[in-house]
Amino acid sequence: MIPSHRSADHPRPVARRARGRRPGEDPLTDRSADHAVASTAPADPGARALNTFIAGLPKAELHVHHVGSASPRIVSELAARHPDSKVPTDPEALVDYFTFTDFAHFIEVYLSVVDLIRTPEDVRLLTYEVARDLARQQVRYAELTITPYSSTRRGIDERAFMDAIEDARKAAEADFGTVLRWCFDIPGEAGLVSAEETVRLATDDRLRPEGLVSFGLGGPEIGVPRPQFKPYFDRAIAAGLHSVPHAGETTGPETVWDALNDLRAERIGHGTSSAQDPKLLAHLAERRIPLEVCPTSNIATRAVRTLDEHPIKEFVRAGVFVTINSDDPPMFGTDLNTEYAVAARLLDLDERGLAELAKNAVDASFLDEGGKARIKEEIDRYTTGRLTS
Ligand SMILES: Nc1ncnc2c1ncn2[C@@H]1O[C@H](CCC(=O)c2cccc(C(=O)O)c2)[C@@H](O)[C@H]1O
Ligand SMILES: [Zn+2]
Repeated sequence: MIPSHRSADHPRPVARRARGRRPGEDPLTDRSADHAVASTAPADPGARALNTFIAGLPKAELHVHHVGSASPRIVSELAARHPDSKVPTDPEALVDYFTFTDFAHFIEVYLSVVDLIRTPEDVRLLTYEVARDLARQQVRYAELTITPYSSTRRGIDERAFMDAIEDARKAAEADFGTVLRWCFDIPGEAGLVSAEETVRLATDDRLRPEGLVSFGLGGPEIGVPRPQFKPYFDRAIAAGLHSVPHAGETTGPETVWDALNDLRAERIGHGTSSAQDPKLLAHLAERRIPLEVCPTSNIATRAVRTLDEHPIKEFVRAGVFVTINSDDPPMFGTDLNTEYAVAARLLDLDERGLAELAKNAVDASFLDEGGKARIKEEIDRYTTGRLTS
């Protein structure tokens, strides 16, 4: 059973070129090899059929990072503009560059890509192209995590930054039909200075972007205790934002408890170590607090050793509300569709189970109720259509 806060009797689930568009070209048709490295077609006909189902399944994504979603072509294009950067300009070389020895190494590589985003036009191009990639995967709605401090600190004007992301958001909705909302997160390791700057940008009515819905906390967890950020989350929540900090990704369940108790988390980014604490699992399940699970991310950053050891099975067994996400897809050589295929394998899901997972993400989102209903109806129509054809 893929639990969700809906009725318990819902069916048990059995089993990468930002280039100008040619006139009249469908904005989603792009023959460039500029996708995340999609998984190779599985040998098993059943798995192939599920992958085909997943590719067309309308989805929502709740845990995916702005800079972390820059496709290999975008990153190499930006690296070519900035020869002083150590980021490779060759997309192939980028695959090796995006191979991490541990979480700290991941953050180091992540920041080298942040350094490439230097102008408001870089921000706009990146945001629009990330939306294109999401739309290609039938993502109808995504909450994109943005770290404005990391960009304004590197010299991008705050007003120009906000205009760039909002322009791209509106263009993406018009061109691709994909609805984007923003989560602003604090890069925790940058300390309380970054926390103050982030909450200022998120709550100053002269700056706060229309698409902003939530407030997060990212970066390394080790040595960055959550409770110190309580005053900033209190201000963000008072301004109407939802609290969605990372927690339990590289530290134990106590970090998840802190995120719940001090930061009033409504969802938890990763929450991987929650499986070590039966009381925490029971609490998450009983309070229906969704986990934003990113399976391949956890392997790529070495937070979890192998997919077969990933605690997602324990989460479902404990009745925890699970959503599937890609985190930083090109950096981890994955995409959202691949993450759904991973979930299908680990949870033994069939099409109906996958549709339930997709609806979990819609239910856990901060989209308005009308928008949620529309996407869930589309998921049901798609699923019924595929299963009866
Ligand atoms: N899986 C992840 N788990 C956690 N975070 C993740 C994940 N994926 C992506 N991120 C992003 O990485 C950034 C890290 C930025 C950071 O640590 C840092 C440290 C010191 C200075 C500065 C600076 O800019 O001056 C930045 C976060 O903002 C977050 O949004
Ligand atoms: Zn993340």
